Amino acid sequence: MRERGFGVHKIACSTFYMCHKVWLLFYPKIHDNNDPIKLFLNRLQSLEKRILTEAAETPVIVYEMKRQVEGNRKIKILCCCRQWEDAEIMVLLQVMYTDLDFISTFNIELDVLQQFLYEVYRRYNNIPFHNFKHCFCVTQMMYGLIWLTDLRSEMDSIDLLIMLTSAVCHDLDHTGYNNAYQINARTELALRYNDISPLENHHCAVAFEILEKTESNIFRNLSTEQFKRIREGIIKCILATDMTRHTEILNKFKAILPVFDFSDKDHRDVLMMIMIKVSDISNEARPMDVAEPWLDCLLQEFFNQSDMEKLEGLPVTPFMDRDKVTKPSSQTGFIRFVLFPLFTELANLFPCLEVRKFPEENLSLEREKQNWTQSEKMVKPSNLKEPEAHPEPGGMTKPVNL
Ligand SMILES: Nc1nc2c(ncn2[C@@H]2O[C@@H]3COP(=O)(O)O[C@H]3[C@H]2O)c(=O)[nH]1
Ligand SMILES: [Zn+2]
Repeated sequence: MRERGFGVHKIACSTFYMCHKVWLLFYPKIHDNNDPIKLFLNRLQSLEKRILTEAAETPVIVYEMKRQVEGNRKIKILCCCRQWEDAEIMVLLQVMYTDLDFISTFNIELDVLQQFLYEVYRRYNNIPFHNFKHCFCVTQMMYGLIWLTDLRSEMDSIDLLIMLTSAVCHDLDHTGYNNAYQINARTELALRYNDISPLENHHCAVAFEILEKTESNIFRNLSTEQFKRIREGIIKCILATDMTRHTEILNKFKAILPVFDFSDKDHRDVLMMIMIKVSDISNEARPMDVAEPWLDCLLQEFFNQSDMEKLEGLPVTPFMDRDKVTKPSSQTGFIRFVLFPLFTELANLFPCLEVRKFPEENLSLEREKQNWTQSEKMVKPSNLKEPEAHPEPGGMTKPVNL
């Protein structure tokens, strides 16, 4: 367990070093005062000022880091460490749409975008993990990756719009009980979708329910052809977040990697699925003080489910059982066999995501490793057996057909 986060952190140091509770923005170093990115940054800075003034009692640390990526292109990371409120999150999501030029490219009216984001916010449930903040984290990771990998130069705006919107919508109306529960408990969702990815099908259907209403249809000014393409793309991306398809999708990606061609639609489709999958499970690629509270939330949701399974006499999902699971046991296999191989393949396509060493971050890695070793001792009750292997997404310890 001591190596928890070690390999991941190496990636996190360079690639996926983003925080869910923070706002990070990657942007190329620019000098043009009219550059939309610079204008956006000014807006962001005023937002930060407002936050600093309005919430003086909230500890806020704003800092900047400069990093070297690909040749001489500098990337700046602006990071404001504090918990964002839901309203601010909606503003930040709006800014992502603006910043990627979706507003102008697709003629999206601001009030329609705001209404869309509000409806999205309303349709995320107040549950420990799969809530609106998780939606934000995933979207923010997607947004960061799009910039970091310079995807705008390789893929067209529609693909990027599909990716960002899929991230926003990917867990809509999640009930906090996974597909296994839905199927075993024969819920309405399992019945409706014949046990086939009931949750993901539902997230998708809710997304298009929101988009059915003219006032929240951000695609309303697009042609029928464009809408068709977007709908197909979003469905593909959201359905790809069902972890039972993990191995299938990762293997597809590995197979095309040596000949990856951005002009091939099938290749782009697989990449889009990989991007949303990476974003979806990226908590552990964030700094420890961010990742750990998310793990607590995830375990809380897992434990709620297994409690319910016990109460209803249903099969208990082992990696969710509070009597069996510890924080380390839930993470070792997940990081080693799910997260790391997936992130590594993405980094194989985008060399700019490769491991880069930063002396100060290596120091913090050491500190984090020590912290984890200590917290590991604290979290594991003395009467608990060694962690068991759980061949499922939440706690797998060996690669299996998910
Ligand atoms: N053990 C573990 N599972 C995770 C972690 N992040 C995501 N997952 C699992 O991966 C799944 C991805 O799809 P879901 O969001 O439905 O549910 C998620 C969790 O079951 C993590 O950090 N640890
Ligand atoms: Zn998710």
